[in-house]
Amino acid sequence: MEIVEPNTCIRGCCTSESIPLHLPPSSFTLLSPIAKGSESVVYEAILHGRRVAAKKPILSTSDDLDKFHRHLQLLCNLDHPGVAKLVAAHAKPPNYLFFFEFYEAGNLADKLHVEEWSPSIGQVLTITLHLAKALRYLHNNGIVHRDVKPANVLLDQNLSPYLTDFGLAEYKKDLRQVNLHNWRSSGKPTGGFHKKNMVGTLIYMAPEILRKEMYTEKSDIYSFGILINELLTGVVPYTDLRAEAQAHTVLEMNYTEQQLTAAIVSSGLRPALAETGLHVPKSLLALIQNCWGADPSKRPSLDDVVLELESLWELEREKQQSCFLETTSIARSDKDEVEIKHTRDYGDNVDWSSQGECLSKKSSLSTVPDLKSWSSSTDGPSRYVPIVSWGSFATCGRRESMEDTHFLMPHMCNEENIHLFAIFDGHRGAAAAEFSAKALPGLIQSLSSTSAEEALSQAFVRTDLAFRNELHSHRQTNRVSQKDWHPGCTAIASLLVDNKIFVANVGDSRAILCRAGCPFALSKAHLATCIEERNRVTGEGGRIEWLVDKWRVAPAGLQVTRSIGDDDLKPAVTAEPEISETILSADDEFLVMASDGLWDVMNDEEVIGIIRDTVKEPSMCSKRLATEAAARGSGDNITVIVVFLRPVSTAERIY
Ligand SMILES: Nc1ncnc2c1ncn2[C@@H]1O[C@H](COP(=O)(O)OP(=O)(O)OP(=O)(O)O)[C@@H](O)[C@H]1O
Ligand SMILES: [Mn+2]
Ligand SMILES: [Mn+2]
Repeated sequence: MEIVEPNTCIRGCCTSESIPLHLPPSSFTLLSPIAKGSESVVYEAILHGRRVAAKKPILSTSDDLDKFHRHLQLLCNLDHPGVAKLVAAHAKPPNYLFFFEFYEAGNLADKLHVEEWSPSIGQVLTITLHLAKALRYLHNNGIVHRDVKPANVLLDQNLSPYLTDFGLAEYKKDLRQVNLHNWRSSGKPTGGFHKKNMVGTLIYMAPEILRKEMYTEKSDIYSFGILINELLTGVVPYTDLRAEAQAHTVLEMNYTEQQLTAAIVSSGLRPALAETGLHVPKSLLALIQNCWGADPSKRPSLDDVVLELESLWELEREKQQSCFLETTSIARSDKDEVEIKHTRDYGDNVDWSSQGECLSKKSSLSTVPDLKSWSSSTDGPSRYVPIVSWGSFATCGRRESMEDTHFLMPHMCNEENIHLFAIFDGHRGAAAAEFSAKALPGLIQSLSSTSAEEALSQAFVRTDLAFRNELHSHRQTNRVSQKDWHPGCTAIASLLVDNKIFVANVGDSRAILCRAGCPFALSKAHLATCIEERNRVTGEGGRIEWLVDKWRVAPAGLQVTRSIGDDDLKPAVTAEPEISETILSADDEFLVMASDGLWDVMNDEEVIGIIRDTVKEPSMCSKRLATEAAARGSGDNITVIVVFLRPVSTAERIY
């Protein structure tokens, strides 16, 4: 949208670089009103041919005008995916208007109580997590919202939520004693159901506010707790006839506002808590109760709320996936076979690590490894040779079991300038990952007579073959009792030979370089969401279907399209790696390899930024990345390998 300079309001107190603050009258048309409050009317409107919502405040006093300008200043400073977007404003007389992005599905209160929508637990978690992040953003920027309630949450077509109505929001530093009277008059209810309901926004107010004490961010948390519960129950707070005697009376005896206030403040009355059913996790109810606790200092912070909601959301997603996987494996199992009840219960008595180790030893004995041939092929007398230091960190994170494995083989076969590092991320059990981490090193050594690239490729394919053969023979001898069990793993291996790095990959682990301060991808993930991989799989006779929430390889529901193991999906889910070859120079600072548990919650720039901020020691960097990923809510196992490619001075190591 065109911005006419100077882009300020009439007083010059509001400015913005991206939001136009005054508009030619011909650029917009107000259509019909959507909602009328005591302080503003919201219209559907057209602005430069685009559908928007226009909020027109009713300004009768100079106080109202001051308030408009403060409101606009605040809105100009907001930019978050969970906050309703201000697209323009008109801040000159006679028309004072806010123009917002139009959110088709209306507000959450109408959705719940007029349309009688009852969201699934997954939807409740998605919506509350988005809102919690938006609120956290406000609090981190020193803003309290002060009117958190479903009527101030807008929904788009996909039912993603946006926090709106900053009419009462304030910078914490500007907050003085809150006057209940102001509250009441400005926090007017919206929507038909509210008008019938005498308590209005009072029902979202924390006891300390009803007691006319100081508003803090913890008062927003209280309202947020009430909102989560309302989403779960579908009931306007305190109107539930099934609720306990006290709340019962609220409705039947026609409690006055004072009486309800007194009950909330002195007897700790709260809305009837959602019931623990099959679907509502107990910890979500505990979170609600912590949020609406009487003592503000004991309520969680939004960081805590976000963490809790993220882990609940992740658990729910896993539940849906394993439900799906269970049903498919049950459906496919023969009648006389035992059904898989728990996906982790594999009936597997094999030590896959030692099996892999045996293979490794056998293959490395079959030839005398001579890795020099790799070296000579990368020649050039004055070539650059990186000076490496390495470290790793692995954690099972929130998962019950660890299915990632990895190895570090610096100075492989005593070759000064040859190093091998690899990560394997198991699925449907850890068997394939445990086997591969032990088998791969010996296999690669045994292939030293071919090129480095060929050796990597062959080693992946042979590890896969050997694993599937082992599994097959154990099935014959009943050491693996579950016939319908098809474990697999992703694999990524980085082979440094003098000034070159070869990265071989199957699956969704990734490796990046930090090159001249910027990320440089050394591998690409093989996922069914990627069109080339989808085409390759179907071209090789595999099936790709939209299952649960994304493209997956059917019937197992695998997200990765290449792997070691997964014998039910071979040959389409191939073990043939994609290999990149990169010449290193003094620009290359470090290499980061990690399983998807890291990349799910962090992008390449963030990874580099974190290493830059961490003591320059590879295992500390690895640990820092993994713990940061866990803190950001990664629900997966996390393995990180960091290899520095330049000597790090003592000073850098410390600072
Ligand atoms: N951007 C938008 N897109 C679609 N509908 C909107 C939008 N903004 C507001 N509305 C509708 O108008 C209603 C009132 O908006 P808002 O809460 O911003 O105004 P208000 O006058 O401050 O209301 P209140 O009486 O709650 O204080 C919302 O609940 C919603 O139904
Ligand atoms: Mn509102
Ligand atoms: Mn309002």
